Amino acid sequence: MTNRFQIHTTPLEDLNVLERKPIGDHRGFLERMHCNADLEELLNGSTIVQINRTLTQQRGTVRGMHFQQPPHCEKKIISCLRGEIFDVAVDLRPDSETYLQWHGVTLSESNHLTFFIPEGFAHGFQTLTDDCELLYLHTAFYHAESEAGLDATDPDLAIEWPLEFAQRSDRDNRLPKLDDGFNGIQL
Ligand SMILES: Cc1cn([C@H]2C[C@H](O)[C@@H](COP(=O)(O)OP(=O)(O)O[C@H]3O[C@@H](C)C(=O)[C@@H](O)[C@H]3O)O2)c(=O)[nH]c1=O
Repeated sequence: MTNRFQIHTTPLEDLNVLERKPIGDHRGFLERMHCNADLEELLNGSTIVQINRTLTQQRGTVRGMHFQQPPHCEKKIISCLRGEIFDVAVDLRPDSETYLQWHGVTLSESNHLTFFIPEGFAHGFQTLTDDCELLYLHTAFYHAESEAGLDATDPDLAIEWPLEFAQRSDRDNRLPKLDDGFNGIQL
């Protein structure tokens, strides 16, 4: 099978950026958004069980940093279908050499990049344009009681957000900081 994804590693172990390879012609293009065969190694036995789409209307809005607690940890495969975002993952695995480090990547409607975030990471993003639409592929079902997060403005995380914050959810405004007794995610 033709591999329609180039896999780029990042400075954080197990965190990858996928470059989708569109096939273009005079009508436009076709590109694969997901393939269990092409991504078999990264999926490492997981399969996609839920797909979410979000719209974020205002530029500068931040969602995150979110994750699901064990045993509901998940891989997330994130693409931006409209607009442009700064997408961030934080390594929360205490045994990792890159524990508490973050990595950001710009995803846009035109750069054909997808963020592949494994279990044990928090995820969040800031919109760089109005009206951003994201497509999320998840390897675990949404489990409200397992939802957790960290404050995106935590100085100990020191994420360099590109813009002033425009909006956050009430829940995200109340998320704890590392200093509030966070011990990492034990997978
Ligand atoms: C994530 C999710 C939320 N919901 C509900 C809960 C709530 O009523 C409403 C909106 O949810 P939230 O406010 O949590 O949406 P949001 O803040 O956009 O949450 C998302 O943030 C980004 C950064 C992620 O990484 C995602 O996995 C997810 O956590 O949708 C579901 O029904 N199913 C789901 O899979």
